[in-house]
Formats: sequence, structure tokens, C-alpha cells
Amino acid sequence: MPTRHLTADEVRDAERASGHLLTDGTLMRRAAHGVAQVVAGELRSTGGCYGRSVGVVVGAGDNGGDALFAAADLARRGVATHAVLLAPDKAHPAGLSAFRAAGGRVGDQLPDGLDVVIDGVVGIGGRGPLRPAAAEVFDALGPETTIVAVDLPSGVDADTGEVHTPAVRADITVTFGFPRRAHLLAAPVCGRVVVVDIGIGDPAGEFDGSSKTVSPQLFSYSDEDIDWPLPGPGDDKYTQGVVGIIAGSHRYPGAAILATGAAVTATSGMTRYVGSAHAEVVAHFPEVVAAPDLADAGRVQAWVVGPGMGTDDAALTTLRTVLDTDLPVLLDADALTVVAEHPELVARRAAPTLLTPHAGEFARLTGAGVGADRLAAVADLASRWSLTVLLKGRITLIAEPSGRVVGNDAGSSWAATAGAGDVLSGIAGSLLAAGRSPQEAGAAAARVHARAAELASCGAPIGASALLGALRPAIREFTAPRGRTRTGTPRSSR
Ligand SMILES: NC(=O)C1=CN([C@@H]2O[C@H](COP(=O)(O)OP(=O)(O)OC[C@H]3O[C@@H](n4cnc5c(N)ncnc54)[C@H](O)[C@@H]3O)[C@@H](O)[C@H]2O)[C@@H](O)CC1
Ligand SMILES: [K+]
Repeated sequence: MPTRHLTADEVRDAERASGHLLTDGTLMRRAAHGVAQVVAGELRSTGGCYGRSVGVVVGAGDNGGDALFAAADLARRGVATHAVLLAPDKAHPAGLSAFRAAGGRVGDQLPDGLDVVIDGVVGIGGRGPLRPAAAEVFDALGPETTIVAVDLPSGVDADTGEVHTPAVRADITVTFGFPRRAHLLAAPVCGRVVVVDIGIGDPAGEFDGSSKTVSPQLFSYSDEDIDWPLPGPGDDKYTQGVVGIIAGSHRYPGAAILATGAAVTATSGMTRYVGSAHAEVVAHFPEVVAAPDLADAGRVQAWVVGPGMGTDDAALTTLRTVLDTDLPVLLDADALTVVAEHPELVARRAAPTLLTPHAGEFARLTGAGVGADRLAAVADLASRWSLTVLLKGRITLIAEPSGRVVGNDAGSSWAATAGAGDVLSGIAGSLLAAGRSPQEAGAAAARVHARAAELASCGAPIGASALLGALRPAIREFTAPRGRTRTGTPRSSR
């Protein structure tokens, strides 16, 4: 089931709704215990708790309270604990008393060589960057120290995920009840995210697109949420969806080969190619049915248009023809440049439409940069243009006009290489042809693409050909154990 990522206001609503659990401090005790458990687990995995040393950096709010109570808990397990109070007059009084009572020491700076430092500077109440006094404490830490952030790494905006400069880079982030938006949008600085149950409920419940719920709504998928199309006993090459790729050229065949190769690999449906690189494509993938002109293309269930196709009048004509159909269409690269000049091409489209811009193409489409709030930017474009937008990046965001956004953390940045976008468009296009919605197609393609990059890389740089080569083993990870429901219905048909 997809995970919803809450805003800071939603978290506060959920906490308030828990009534006395909030006011009598139960929630904070539970949160602190969760932090202490995670830190203790970290210490145990490297030799045990007793005699180890932990520091806490304590801000002016309840985030600091969590950290102080957690440190008190650890002190009772035999851990030497040291605190730096950034605002001594405002440090959480009960937390500070508990910390001192457990034997914790307060000083102006942390000793060297600590095993773990707990970031309790700010959580969902934080605004802007880490302030200089706090930054100095974190900058002094050596590489041997594990940083555990309470709720959020301080200096990261809870709602937009903007990573201010400076901000804490955590190895582990411990949060409470529900993940916040920043845990996905700023995943690279959160490290491993642990969600501790403190007994609060989701204030908005299931997203139903009603005006009661905040918009946009951000979700992340696990591997189990990916429903990859598999051929059933009654399928043939046509029933699984035929995708048509319009990309590249005789002079620049690379995009054509990568996008078409990805489509061939992604599903068992048929792949057609249209364009002047037809001979090169067939030389690489003899199973592709290729034609130089759109008029001779044959029937498809979805089109991918754009990578390396050029932006001339011929491209505009092709694009107009394809967008005039009632078929699902994915637009990438040069097609996005053309659409930026001619937004009327997609304005009245009712059929499923998926735009897959990177940040530069997004700026071309909107006339403004993505900015610090990528989620708001992509959701706004999807809503204004009434289509689905997949904004590429380390965290890929796929926004529907309804305000539902799915985010995918690639987990690494090895896919930031020329031609990787062509591969993504081929994968997503074949999923569109298989009947997936633009958001489902985009989310599944982004996840498998990221996995392929990791498999291909194993820690070394890769090119798009290597990425394409790793696509099949990556897909296997999503299909092998979960092909059918217990009644035998193919999941893809549900
Ligand atoms: N409300 C609750 O019952 C619970 C709250 N919890 C914790 O409480 C946190 C929220 O507490 P608060 O609302 O007190 O807010 P925070 O503790 O996140 O921060 C607010 C304080 O930090 C200051 N501040 C803001 N930006 C700053 C910056 N960049 N540098 C330094 N100081 C800055 C503010 O002036 C304010 O004093 C959560 O993140 C979570 O850790 C948990 O204990 C769970 C239960
Ligand atoms: K924090």
C-alpha cells in the first residue's frame, strides 16, 4: 500500500487529535523512547551500549525535548551522555531535568570521538538553515560519529524538503507516526528513515480528492506497490499493448535505439518505431516493426514522442498528428520543447498524456524554474494543464491533475547520464500501452529505472547502454514472486 507523506500541519493535527496523550506528555515520552531504541540498536550493532558515548544537540522546542528524554533513557542504559544547549533558557524543562537526573552532562561543546550524536535542534517547527552555533557543533564531528536526527535533519524544510545551507546530514532519521514530506523530498540527507509508532492516527485518512484534504498529496511506493504487466495464458503480441516510438534520427540514432530497446525490454507487447533511424533500430532490435513515416506506422495503443526527434516543422506536424489521436501519449525531450512553444497542442487533450521533463525542460514549459518547492511546482503544472507530469531527478515526482503526487527516490544518482531519459521514456511508454495510467506507468518506470541503474553501476559510473542492459534483471525483481493473485487473476487486469 502506498505511504502518504504528511505536512507539518497535518502532523500537528494528528497530535492534537490524540488529546491527553499530547497534553500529558505521553507522545513525547513515546517519541523519545523510539529515538533511544534506534540509537541503542545502533550501539548494539557495533559492540553494545554500556560505556559508549552519545551527544545531544538541543534546540528551543519540543524536538530538543525528544532528544533530552532519549538521552536520559540511554544514560540509564549505561551510555555516557553529553548535551549542548543552543538556547539554555528555552531548553525543554522536563526533558532537561530528566537528562540531568539520569547523569547527563551539559557543556558548551561536545567531546571528541562520540559514537552517536542526536540532532534535536529543530523538527517540524524549524525555519530556514541551521544557525551558526549549531552548524559549528556538527562540523566538528568526525566521520566515526553516527548522526541520528530527531524527526527531521535540522535545516531541512518539513514540507518542501528544501535543504538549506547549512543543514544536518543525518545517517538515520527517527520520526513519529507518519513520514513527513521531507523524508521523501530530501531523502538523501535523511539517511535511513525509521517511523516509530506513537499511537496517533492519520488526520486525513485515505486520499479521496475532496476539498477537506490538503493538496497536493504526496505518496511513495514500495516494491510491492509496483504492478508490472505480465503476459497471461490468453495473451498474444497485440493484447499486451503495442507501443510506438518516435525518436532519434538517421544522423542521431542513439535516442531511437535506447528508447526502443527499453520498450522492447519492458513488456512482452509489440514495439513499433517511426523515424529516419529505422534501419539502425532494426539492426539493434530485429523484433521492432519499423517504418520511416507515421502514415505507415500501423496501430499502436500508446505513443512515445520526442527523444532526439528535433524541433523543426516536421516534428511539429508529427506531434500534432499524434496528439490529435485519442491514444495515450508520452512526451519527452524535443517534444517538450515544441509543446512549450505550442501549449495548445495538449490544451484540449482528453486522452491520457504524460510529460516527462527534467528541470530544464520544466522551466521551458512553465517559463519559470522549478524552485525550492518541487512538489508544488509539478502539482501546479499538472493541475493547470490537466495532464500528468513526471519531473525527473534523484527524487522523481509524478503528479496527476487531481493533486495526487507519487515520489520515487532513486537511491543513487548513477542514472544522471546522457540517454537515461530515453530509456525511461521507452519503459513508461510500454506500460502506457499495457493500459497503465500515466501516473502508474511513470511511477513503475521510475522505480525500475532506478533499480537498473544500481544493478548496472555497483559503485562505478555507467552509460545509458549499461542501464538498458540491466533493465531485464531489474524488472525481474518486481515480477518474480508476485505474478498472480490467489484466485489466479493476473494482477495487471485488476
Ligand atoms: N507536539 C507533540 O506532542 C510532539 C512533538 N514532537 C516533537 O516536537 C517537534 C516539534 O516541536 P516544536 O513545535 O516545539 O518545534 P521545534 O522543536 O521543531 O522547533 C521550534 C523552535 O525552534 C526555533 N527555531 C526555528 N527554526 C530554527 C532554526 N533554523 N534554528 C534554530 N532554532 C529554530 C523556534 O524559534 C522554536 O523555538 C517535532 O518535530 C517532534 O520532534 C514529538 O515529541 C512527538 C509529540
Ligand atoms: K532534528
